[in-house]
Amino acid sequence: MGNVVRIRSDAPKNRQSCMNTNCQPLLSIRGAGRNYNDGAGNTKIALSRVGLDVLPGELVAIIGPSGSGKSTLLQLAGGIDSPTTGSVDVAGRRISDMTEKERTLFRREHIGFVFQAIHLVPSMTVVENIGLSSIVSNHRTVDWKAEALVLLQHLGLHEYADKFPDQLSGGQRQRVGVGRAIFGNPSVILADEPTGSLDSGNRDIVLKLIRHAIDDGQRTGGLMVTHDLQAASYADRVIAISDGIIIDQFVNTAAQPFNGQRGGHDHDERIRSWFTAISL
Ligand SMILES: Nc1ncnc2c1ncn2[C@@H]1O[C@H](COP(=O)(O)OP(=O)(O)OP(=O)(O)O)[C@@H](O)[C@H]1O
Repeated sequence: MGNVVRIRSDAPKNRQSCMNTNCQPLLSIRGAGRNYNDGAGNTKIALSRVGLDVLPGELVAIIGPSGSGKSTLLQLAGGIDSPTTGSVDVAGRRISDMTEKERTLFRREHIGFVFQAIHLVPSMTVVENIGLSSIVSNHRTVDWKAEALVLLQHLGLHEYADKFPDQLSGGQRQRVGVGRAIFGNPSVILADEPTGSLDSGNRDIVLKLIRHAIDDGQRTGGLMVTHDLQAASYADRVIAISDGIIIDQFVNTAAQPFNGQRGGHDHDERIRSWFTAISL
């Protein structure tokens, strides 16, 4: 914790350049709610009337206490689950109206997931794990391996291409997890505690990779759930949720660029107090 988040009221660079060119959000959530039945006949409201947009080139962090609805929001954004009310659009397509099969096919092409529990396929090599979406989809191309190998080079893991996940360290496995999410240039990267199990050095590597994938070409947006202030410092905006609703929002003009230069040492007491509250 410390002086790593710098908040300003003016819009950050990525959002400004996007607004100048009138670009459309890559992720648009409108009035989204999700209720669960708790099994005893009671309705549990996990999320209520949530609205947010993620623009091309923008990384948005979601913070909030345990049980506040962060994972539910990410699942709706990724079409893993459907909202009880409201809508979710990704790359201009209404995924909340799709059938499960349509969503599965759409996800492979447009959405990259990074999980804390990385979920690599143990029986597949590193390069096969990177190109997984291409391997399992009908759009498999002869070039998938060449593309995956280039990505592995960027991840600094080229020499591990033919190894299996259990031959890698935790940090290396998460880099492969990020590579798998980036592979195929998805419209949206969704990350659920991507740095949760990593030491500080590997956290920085993984966050820079995510940031770079979003900055590169400005054709991708990202939504990241995190309890980690270091991770939030890489986001353009930080959204705080509690009891299933958005309660606060911060703009971060010092979002970490890919070259790793920190943007400054000012900070907003509001965001620090949120992290303090969450860590209690
Ligand atoms: N499948 C489910 N059935 C019933 N209730 C659920 C289900 N999934 C989530 N919930 C409830 O919805 C609320 C929000 O859960 P969610 O997992 O989104 O929170 P979270 O903010 O991600 O929590 P954490 O930080 O602990 O992972 C919680 O009260 C949870 O118990």
